[in-house]
Amino acid sequence: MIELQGVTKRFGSFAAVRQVSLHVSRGEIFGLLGANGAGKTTLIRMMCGILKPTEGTGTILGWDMIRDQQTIKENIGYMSQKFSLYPDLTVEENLRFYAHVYGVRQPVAERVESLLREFELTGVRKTRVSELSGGVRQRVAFASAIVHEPPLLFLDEPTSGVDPLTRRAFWEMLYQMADRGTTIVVTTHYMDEAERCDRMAWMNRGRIVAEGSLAELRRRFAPRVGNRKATLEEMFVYAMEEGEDHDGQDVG
Ligand SMILES: Nc1ncnc2c1ncn2[C@@H]1O[C@H](COP(=O)(O)OP(=O)(O)OP(=O)(O)O)[C@@H](O)[C@H]1O
Repeated sequence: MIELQGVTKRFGSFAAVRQVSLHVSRGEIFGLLGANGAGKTTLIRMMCGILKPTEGTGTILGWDMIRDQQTIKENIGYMSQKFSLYPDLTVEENLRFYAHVYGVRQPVAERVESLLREFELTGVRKTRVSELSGGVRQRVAFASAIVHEPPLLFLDEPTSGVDPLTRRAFWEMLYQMADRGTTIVVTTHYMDEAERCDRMAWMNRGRIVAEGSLAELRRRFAPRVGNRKATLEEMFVYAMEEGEDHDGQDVG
């Protein structure tokens, strides 16, 4: 689904993403963790076909990251940090708009109805997005991002500012989608969410400093932290600080 080799993105002389190689398989939920400014959003935007890498190669759903940006954009789902909903349009109008943008094949009205039901939005279908609570708005944004049923979905901090119950429900939805074969890449600052991912990568100053399942990361980092039962947060902080000592070198 995703194969990256040595992907780098520079803005002027500043490298926001440095030499990232990555493999994500079908149906996986893959987490990206890192401090603010680590390069997660920049990496996601390259995988979505929005930004061109400065160096490196990669394929997304089999398409070339550099040559096939437009095709990639049309075939993936992306929910950015600032969900791009139209505040003055109703929930239904937003969904219809995105269905047209993504060229949904099934009749648009039918697809919109099914999303309204699936995301329990029928009660607010005529409400303007600007009048919705954060949790409901997030559901609308998510429904808009998957209106065309993409096989690959990128979520950039999808649950920031959302209450714990809504977050849990959101993750249940992600599991169901992954079970049906959707591949999901998600950035988060919440450790409990990272623990729910099948695998994750930790980023520091543009580099991936560690990657694996929670169990693999624990085998590698718990002894270094000096606690067999080290929490994900303790291990993550350790890896970030070790990275600082070595100026972003791989700590592995
Ligand atoms: N278009 C741009 N031009 C110049 N610098 C940029 C641009 N986009 C991002 N950067 C810089 O690249 C670095 C990585 O930013 P990015 O948004 O990818 O980090 P992030 O890990 O997603 O952070 P956060 O957790 O805060 O969302 C930051 O220092 C940012 O200022």
